[in-house]
Amino acid sequence: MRWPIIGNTLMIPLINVAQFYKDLGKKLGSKIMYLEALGQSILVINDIMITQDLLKKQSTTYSNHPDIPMLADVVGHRTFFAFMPYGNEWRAHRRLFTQHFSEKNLPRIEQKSLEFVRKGLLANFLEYPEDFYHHIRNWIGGLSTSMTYGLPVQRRNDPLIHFAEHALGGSAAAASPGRFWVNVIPWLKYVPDWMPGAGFKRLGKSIRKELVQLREEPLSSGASDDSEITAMRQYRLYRRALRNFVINPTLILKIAMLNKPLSKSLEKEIDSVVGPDRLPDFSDIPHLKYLYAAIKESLRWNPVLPTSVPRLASEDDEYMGYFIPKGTVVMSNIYAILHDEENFPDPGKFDPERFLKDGILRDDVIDPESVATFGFGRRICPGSHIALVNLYIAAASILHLFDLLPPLGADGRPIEPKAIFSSDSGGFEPPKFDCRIIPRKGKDVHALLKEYMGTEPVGLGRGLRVGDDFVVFVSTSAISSKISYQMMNLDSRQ
Ligand code: HEM
Repeated sequence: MRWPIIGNTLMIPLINVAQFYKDLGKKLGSKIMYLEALGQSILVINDIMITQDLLKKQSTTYSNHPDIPMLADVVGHRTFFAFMPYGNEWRAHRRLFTQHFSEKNLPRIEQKSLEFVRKGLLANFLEYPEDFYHHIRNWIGGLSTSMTYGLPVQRRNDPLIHFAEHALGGSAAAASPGRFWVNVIPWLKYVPDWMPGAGFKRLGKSIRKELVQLREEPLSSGASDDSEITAMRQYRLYRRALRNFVINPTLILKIAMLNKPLSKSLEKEIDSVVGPDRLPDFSDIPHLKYLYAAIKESLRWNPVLPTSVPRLASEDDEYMGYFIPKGTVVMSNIYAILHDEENFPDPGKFDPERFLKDGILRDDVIDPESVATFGFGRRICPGSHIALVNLYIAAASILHLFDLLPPLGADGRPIEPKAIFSSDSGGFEPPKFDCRIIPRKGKDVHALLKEYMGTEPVGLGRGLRVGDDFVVFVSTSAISSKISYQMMNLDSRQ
């Protein structure tokens, strides 16, 4: 038996695909959908149980990824960890990665995070609040550079971080759905470079050059010559400023600005735990239950990878009596799962209270941190604890020291922000917004940050040495291929 093939797949939009599939599932009264587009079978899952049945319980069949021709063949970049085929090379990467990211390294990672949050983020928020977007990027990019290569970074406008953003932006574009015809018609990769219309091939070459430079340059500019770095090179793991990772702090700023009562509750909790005379540290985090709930809700409300990374069925399979052919692209709709009314009533509402009962975290609600936001089965995100550590300490520190307010219009009145989010290349993010960041009244923010102000680079001294706790930030921003085969946006394709 086969699932019914639905609709004209070419009508599927380029952006907000997760929402589209959620709505389509509702219309069809089904949480699993089977589509065919240009000969490609696609299975879309909007349900947590079905996703776990397939991606977790049958992970041998569903741990592979489909190829993205623009990235894999034209750019020639087959070493993105998150896109690698399931096999020995992926296993070696994953083993190396988890070895260095293991929980036992958390104390050192926390120490590094604290340094970067205080010197690289809070000090900049105080001195140059209008550049807050840039500070978030420099903080995350700087942290990953320092942790991976042991290199110090400039507090603001670090050139390597700018370059990393540019180079990785290129690869994210290569993987983005519908940007390139070759992702729709794979044989176009054989078109010679000189042919009219083969601009995508020349672009691919320049992206590859930048990616190689990005990988090698920090190593030639004074990174620790630890032998394990050489091992990392051989395994071709890349450090990068994770675009997805940046989105979450941005989201938190926006939420805090949108929701005054929420930020007041968070501030009250932080004040009662931390008091006015010091900065929050990691020992405070377990006492900040409301902050826990708010971060869980931000990971649920707008999961940054709404349709995760697509998988590929490596064998013929059968589920609930239906046939799933080998080669089917399987898409787990994380957004639909975390917006399932059966588990999260009124899912569009940002409501941290859904995770709390009498001030205590509930254990009878699906926890986005451990169940869906970071993926499923053998390819679940191996960096989730690093992401969470940084989210908690950054959010606690910002809310402790600053008020986040809407910008003022020409008439001097606040322009109330809107809760608009979109996902074009796979990540859910708020469009650029303005925000006034001012020191909180009743706190001597200058005194609290005094020892962290300055111009010297951040991350001086020994980096996190490989063998102890070496952190590699690997691309996840290019995880946006989804079902590029079926997406037709003629205007924006090259
Ligand atoms: C809020 C931040 C983050 C989110 C929401 C996120 C989410 C995800 C998701 C959904 C996947 C795909 C999982 C699947 O296929 O089931 C993934 C994969 C991955 N993530 Fe993350 N991630 C985040 C931060 C990080 C960080 C900080 C690191 C590195 C330290 C990282 C490293 C990776 C890697 C290496 C993979 C590929 C794993 C594989 O294919 O085996 N991520 N992430």
